Amino acid sequence: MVLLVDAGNSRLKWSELDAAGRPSIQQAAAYGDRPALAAFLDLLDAYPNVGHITLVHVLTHLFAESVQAACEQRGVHLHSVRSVAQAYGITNGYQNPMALGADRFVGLVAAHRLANGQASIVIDCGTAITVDAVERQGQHLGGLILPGLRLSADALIARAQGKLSFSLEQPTIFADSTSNAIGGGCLFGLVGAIEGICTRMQQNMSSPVVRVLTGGDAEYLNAWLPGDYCVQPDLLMHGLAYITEQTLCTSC
Ligand SMILES: Nc1ncnc2c1ncn2[C@@H]1O[C@H](COP(=O)(O)OP(=O)(O)O)[C@@H](O)[C@H]1O
Ligand SMILES: CC(C)(COP(=O)(O)O)[C@@H](O)C(=O)NCCC(=O)O
Ligand SMILES: [K+]
Repeated sequence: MVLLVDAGNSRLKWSELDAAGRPSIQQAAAYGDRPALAAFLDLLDAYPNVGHITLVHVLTHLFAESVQAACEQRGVHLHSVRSVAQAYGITNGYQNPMALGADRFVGLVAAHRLANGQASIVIDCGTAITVDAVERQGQHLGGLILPGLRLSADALIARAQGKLSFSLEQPTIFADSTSNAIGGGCLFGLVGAIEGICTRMQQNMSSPVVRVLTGGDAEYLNAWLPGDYCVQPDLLMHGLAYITEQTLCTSC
């Protein structure tokens, strides 16, 4: 059995791959105060029948080495996806292609396929928000990195001397409490940033784009985004499924 796994900075996400090569409904576990590795080891324990894992992660070499060792110990074949100059229909736009976050690369692969011949902008709303543009032929033009929704509010609170908190429930631009003012400020600030960046990117691209929204905050942010977005919280699972299909040996 094959597992697709995405280890971000806040949460582990995974899907099983079915016999037809489709990912099951994505599941997620927040790390909280635990190391990401603990969440990964729990996942291995929960799937004793797994034979192959296609992994994308943005974590440390230590995480990668520990994951490799744990998989070897259990006889699990591991494919850890890296950003490269060109693969799976995407030409990486970074000066140093390997420096592009592997999650961004997998997002580009999936969004390009989803856009089906159109140009796309992929917006991944996780710990960070990343916005990346891909032309019709799969040329990645580059992209931007912003602090994500929860991180923005957490960072403000961590730097403030007073005991502040934030709320993202019932946001309003006319907030009448500190927690609503911080939550709404971060929310509406990011909504404006995403809209503005997409508009600027579109103005500098040669054909109309499909805007693809993914990540843990995709559905929440989409409710406040005025533009037309294709919301795919499990976009990376589709990228990992395609990469698995392209690389997996039949014996696994
Ligand atoms: N228990 C949780 N812990 C952290 N973030 C959570 C949790 N539940 C929902 N989220 C939301 O999910 C976002 C992280 O999304 P995700 O795409 O999983 O990030 P990453 O890929 O960086 O781990 C956070 O900004 C937060 O708003
Ligand atoms: C930008 C990121 C921190 C986003 O991580 P995430 O929010 O998905 O946890 C990650 O893609 C990363 O570490 N990238 C390497 C730097 C870069 O892409 O330029
Ligand atoms: K991510």
